Amino acid sequence: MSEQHSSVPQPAAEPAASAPPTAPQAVPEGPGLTLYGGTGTGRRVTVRDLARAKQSGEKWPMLTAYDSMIASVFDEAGIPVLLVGDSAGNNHLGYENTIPVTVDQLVMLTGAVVRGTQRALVVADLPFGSYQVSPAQALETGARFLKEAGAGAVKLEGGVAMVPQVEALVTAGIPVMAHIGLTPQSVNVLGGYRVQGRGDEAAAQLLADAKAMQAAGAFAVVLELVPAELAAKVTAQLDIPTVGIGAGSGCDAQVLVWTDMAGLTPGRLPKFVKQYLDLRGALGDAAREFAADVVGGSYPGPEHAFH
Ligand SMILES: Nc1nc(=O)c2c([nH]1)NC[C@@H]1CN(c3ccc(C(=O)N[C@@H](CCC(=O)O)C(=O)O)cc3)CN21
Ligand SMILES: CC(C)C(=O)C(=O)O
Ligand SMILES: [Mg+2]
Repeated sequence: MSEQHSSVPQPAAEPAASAPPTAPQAVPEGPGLTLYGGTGTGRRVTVRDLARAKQSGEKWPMLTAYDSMIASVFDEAGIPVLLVGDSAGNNHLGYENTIPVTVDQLVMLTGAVVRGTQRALVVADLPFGSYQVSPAQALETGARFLKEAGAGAVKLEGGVAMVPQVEALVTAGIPVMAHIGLTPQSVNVLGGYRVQGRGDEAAAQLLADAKAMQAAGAFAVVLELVPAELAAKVTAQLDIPTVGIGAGSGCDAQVLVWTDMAGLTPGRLPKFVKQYLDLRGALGDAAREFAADVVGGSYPGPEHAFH
């Protein structure tokens, strides 16, 4: 583990003078990697790095992760920010949606993701009901994620109404990523996972929510399921990065649920998902092959046994 990580190459901008141009690299170069620029020390990405990325116009990727091994894959691939989403509810814990997820559950998963990573900023979602009651409740919950799980930041859903919570968290030293537009914890109020911010009034409210989150001290804001033109407008008017999901290409960053982009999620995927792999198919094939080998007697072979 440590051996692998110590072989992480220097950023492309500062190659070792003696290194041949064909030197093998443990981590492929990618757009996200310049966020580590100049450190070379294996330190984690910070919210300041993300502020600098906004200034320089550098886009960055974010993925969800719910366990240590998957998180280590994304960390080694150079994904600079990992979200332990409450989407663990439907994608990891077998619930219908994100509503039932508890703080204890997400603290456990967040600890696993932190332990599996060395360089990514790990952001933990605050579960439904764990922050809306009061700024004090938000602070107690947020502190648990930093103290017990080692998260670098937390994320919460809501705009103007959550200003006191964001202020309390940031004042106490807990970086906050805000999440507006489609906020899945409000699915029972919204009546489904629909595009938000359509129409002049809703668009103005979304912009006001984004500006309120920035003013309250949030370091970034997720824009979920909003028209691309609106997301681009919000992005242009904010000094903090916007992280889009179903919000078009005009955002500063993009996030996807990892099981969606890897093709593990069963059933029909939202339109905004790009599927990069058929992991469900590949893993199913492997399981069927294993089963056939055992039933047919070809596994284990002599090379898998002790004599
Ligand atoms: N696997 C997974 N992926 C996600 O992106 C995700 C979760 N889970 N769980 C929490 C929320 C729920 N999300 C969702 C779920 C469904 C749609 C969806 O089906 N949207 C329609 C658009 C409907 C419209 O036009 O208004 C779509 O076809 O994309 C979108 C976001 C995003 N989050
Ligand atoms: C989709 C992202 C933004 C999220 O909140 C989650 O995965 O829970
Ligand atoms: Mg979430």
